[in-house]
Amino acid sequence: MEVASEFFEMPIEDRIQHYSDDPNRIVRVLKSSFHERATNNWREAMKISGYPVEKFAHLLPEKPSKFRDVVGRYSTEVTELGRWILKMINEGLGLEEGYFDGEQSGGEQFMVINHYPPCPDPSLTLGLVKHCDQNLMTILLQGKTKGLQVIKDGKWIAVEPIPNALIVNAGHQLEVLSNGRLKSIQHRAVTNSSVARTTVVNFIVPTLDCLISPAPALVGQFEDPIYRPFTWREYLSVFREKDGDPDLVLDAFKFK
Ligand SMILES: O=C(O)CCC(=O)C(=O)O
Ligand SMILES: [Fe+2]
Repeated sequence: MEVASEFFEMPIEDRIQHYSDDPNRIVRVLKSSFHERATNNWREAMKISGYPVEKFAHLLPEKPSKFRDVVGRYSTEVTELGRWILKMINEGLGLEEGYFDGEQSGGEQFMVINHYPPCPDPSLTLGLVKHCDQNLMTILLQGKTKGLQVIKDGKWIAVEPIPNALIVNAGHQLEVLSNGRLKSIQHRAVTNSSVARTTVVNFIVPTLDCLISPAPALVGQFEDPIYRPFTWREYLSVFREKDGDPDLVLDAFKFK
């Protein structure tokens, strides 16, 4: 967490070479976001698209000096932890062994370091707009500064930071695979006027052509599937079309 914040605290001359609008770059810092609603987000984000990160270490910033080593090791360990949690969920749902392995989690894993500078007037903007994570599972390190909120009964609730705790989020993909048993919670990040906030997020994602549908073991005689089958490629295109609105995106795949 420290090296992640230290990167954003360095003078702009040390950071500038990593800023890019080119989505094909494996490591880049971006100002805007993946959809229109998010263009005014009060955040900068470093996206690392290669996995395992150690293989792409030469593309990561050289400064702070421990950045490459720490980020590489963290990414691998937290992704392994994520896979272990998925194994437990797999068992808990009573699915055949390894259901989440292979294509369901075999896409391009990526990592995002979010940085929210202090904001002069937090009432005017958000750090990150309301969304659901798209993918199978996300593991978020929130650090010491609060800012993450989740929606419950129509109200935004702050997720209090717990030292060294990780937050595990089910994405839309897991909500569909579990036929709605595991909900993908809507969340957002708010800003504050006094301190910068940095968070580290690792995403476990499916392959582009992976077929996503409620697991056959969960539906059948006693339970109807809530969602129709779709490929991850199709999901991403609907996500763009609906501008990332979490309700509209999932609704598009529901049986009416
Ligand atoms: O920074 C946070 O607290 C939330 C980040 C997040 O939700 C995301 O990157 O998907
Ligand atoms: Fe998120």
